[in-house]
Amino acid sequence: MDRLNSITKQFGLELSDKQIEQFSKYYDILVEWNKVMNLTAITEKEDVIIKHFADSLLLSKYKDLHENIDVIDVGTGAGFPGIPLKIAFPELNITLMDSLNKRLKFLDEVIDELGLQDIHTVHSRAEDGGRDEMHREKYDLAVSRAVANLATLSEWCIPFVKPGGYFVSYKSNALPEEMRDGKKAIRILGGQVENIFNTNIPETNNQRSFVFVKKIANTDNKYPRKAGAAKKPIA
Ligand SMILES: C[S@@+](CC[C@H](N)C(=O)[O-])C[C@H]1O[C@@H](n2cnc3c(N)ncnc32)[C@H](O)[C@@H]1O
Repeated sequence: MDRLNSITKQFGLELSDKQIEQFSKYYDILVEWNKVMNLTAITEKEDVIIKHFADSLLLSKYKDLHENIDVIDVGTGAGFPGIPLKIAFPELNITLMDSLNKRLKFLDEVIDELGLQDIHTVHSRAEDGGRDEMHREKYDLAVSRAVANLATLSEWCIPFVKPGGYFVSYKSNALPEEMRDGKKAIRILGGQVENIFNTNIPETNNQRSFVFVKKIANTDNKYPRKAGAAKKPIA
């Protein structure tokens, strides 16, 4: 896992021995559980380091994460980006949300084995979670990677964010087409695109864009729409 440290140093993030050890354990558990459930198609160590761990951590190039803030990772799957962010920035309070319970069982095991504190899993569809008083407008930051297009994701994620907070979407080169519908949805949901940072996933030619949406008003109560209804972008 020293390889991870040499990559993250390129974008200004140095990991301690303890953190490197935690990433190493995470990799071992991921590969072990992946033999019996579908967690990721990427299993080679070098690929996991670059495409899952370093990519998840790349957000720290654009946002200071050394803060005791509430973060929700929507559609976390095998824990990306939420678990790498928690390992590298232990001050964060993280909620990992997914609609598939068996992935959350895997994540509970990772949290336990790595001894992570102030991080927990929630089994919910994002559409339902965003209407629940427990989660609605309770987070300083919502993040999501590889879950849905920007318009749908905005409808799901912006309701989680407190006014003044941010929704950050990890996007790839599909972004220009998504921005058209996305911008409209973001405005209706009380958000505003503040910045788009374009970079490459380290050691690759794959583009990574971070769309920073600032929540400037309360979300209209009719959003997110119920599961099913929200499949079409907001028109
Ligand atoms: C392609 S995976 C991406 C996982 C992870 N974010 C990553 O970058 O590797 C999409 C994940 O989103 C979850 N998901 C899809 N629709 C969802 C919804 N409506 N609410 C919550 N989770 C959802 C799926 O169960 C799956 O774990």
